[in-house]
Amino acid sequence: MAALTVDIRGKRFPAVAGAPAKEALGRVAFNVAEGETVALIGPSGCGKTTLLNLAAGLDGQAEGTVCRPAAGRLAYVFQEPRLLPWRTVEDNLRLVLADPSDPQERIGGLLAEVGLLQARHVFASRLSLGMARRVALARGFIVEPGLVLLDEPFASLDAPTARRLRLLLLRLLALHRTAALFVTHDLDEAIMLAHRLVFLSATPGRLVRELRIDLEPAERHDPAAVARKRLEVMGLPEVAGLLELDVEEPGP
Ligand SMILES: Nc1ncnc2c1ncn2[C@@H]1O[C@H](COP(=O)(O)OP(=O)(O)OP(=O)(O)O)[C@@H](O)[C@H]1O
Repeated sequence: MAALTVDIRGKRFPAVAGAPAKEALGRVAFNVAEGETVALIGPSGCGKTTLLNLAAGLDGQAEGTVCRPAAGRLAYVFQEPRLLPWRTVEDNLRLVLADPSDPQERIGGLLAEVGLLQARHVFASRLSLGMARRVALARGFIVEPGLVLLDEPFASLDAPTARRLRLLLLRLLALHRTAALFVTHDLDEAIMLAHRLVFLSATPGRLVRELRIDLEPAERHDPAAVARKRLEVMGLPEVAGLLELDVEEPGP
């Protein structure tokens, strides 16, 4: 069974307190195979976060279905790290474990994987954004998820930090054999990380194109190979149009 099967026919937010109803999504159907990484790309406001929330089950109100294996665990890495600032790095990880007495080594092992072993006793309020994002990734992976959802996990970082974190995510996904669905505005990032790209139209987002990215692992680490692939992708007519459309249409 796939790690995630999405078959949405539409998603509408009803009118609330004078705000008009909003058609957030049209027809979007795709799946994420076990161990596969899929990037969701589309203009601002097209419904990417709405779709992740449906995939996570945080929102169950849509026409259509979202299926995940019943026994599979899920992790959601939000745009903001959402750590408890008054807890240490280690405690922020321990909080999401079903059994908080899980061995110290498990937490230590993951902190080592994300390069934060030395910072395990530091309060989250003292971390840089890059470090906080590392903790957020570690907190996602510590539950050994079958699927991790990530909503622009590297936004607002300087370029070298963002690159280091992308490489870290590649490593974590391979090491833990986890499937992933992530939202990004950055085509290079999508090509570097994903096996498949799913492009959504402007609002209300509907699937316009799926594209397999057939790069070898070594090529994903090579910015020149990624840039060549980007040019190829941008040459596709439906995609070129979408990438220019990064502005939400005004409401009625
Ligand atoms: N709870 C809500 N109630 C009403 N409308 C909403 C709600 N949440 C989102 N929307 C609207 O639905 C549309 C899709 O929002 P969403 O945040 O999913 O887009 P997005 O593609 O993730 O945007 P961005 O790329 O800018 O983060 C937007 O017009 C947004 O204003």
